[in-house]
Amino acid sequence: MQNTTVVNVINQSKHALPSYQTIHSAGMDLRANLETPVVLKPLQRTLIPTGLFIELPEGHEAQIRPRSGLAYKHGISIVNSPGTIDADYRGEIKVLLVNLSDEDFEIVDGERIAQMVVAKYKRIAWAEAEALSDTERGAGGYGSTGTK
Ligand SMILES: O=c1ccn([C@H]2C[C@H](O)[C@@H](COP(=O)(O)OP(=O)(O)OP(=O)(O)O)O2)c(=O)[nH]1
Ligand SMILES: [Mg+2]
Repeated sequence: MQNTTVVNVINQSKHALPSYQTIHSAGMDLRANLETPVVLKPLQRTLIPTGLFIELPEGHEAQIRPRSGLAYKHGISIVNSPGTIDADYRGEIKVLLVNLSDEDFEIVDGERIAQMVVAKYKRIAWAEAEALSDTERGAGGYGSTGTK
């Protein structure tokens, strides 16, 4: 496969390994691995296990992002979105869901609750400076360019 990085994984869940749903999907959907369903009350948050343990190659991270369908239909999001899975993490991948709706939401075993995008990252070294270069933007931000 082109443009593919092989990642070691231990799957202790009851479910098949996550997979891409379409040919160019950026993320693989992660399934809840639960003994019993979990009910999230409005504004409640909970850590949902996936049963997955991964070994990312150095220079890669996995981002745990919400699914737009769950967000739109049920107000289900991720508190620490996007969650960061470090390349040196060997624990279980967990998903910190929050219910932003005004109704209870039940999460059942095997439900696709989030998506995982693997990305390369850069680490930096600081060069302490007296001044930074001039730019057209300067310190403008927070809507400084207007809305139209
Ligand atoms: O949604 C997430 C976010 C993180 N993690 C795991 C993998 C990550 O490598 C580790 C630490 O995450 P993070 O650095 O975001 O949390 P922290 O609060 O800074 O904890 P630590 O002090 O352990 O770094 O927890 C998850 O399983 N799911
Ligand atoms: Mg940390």
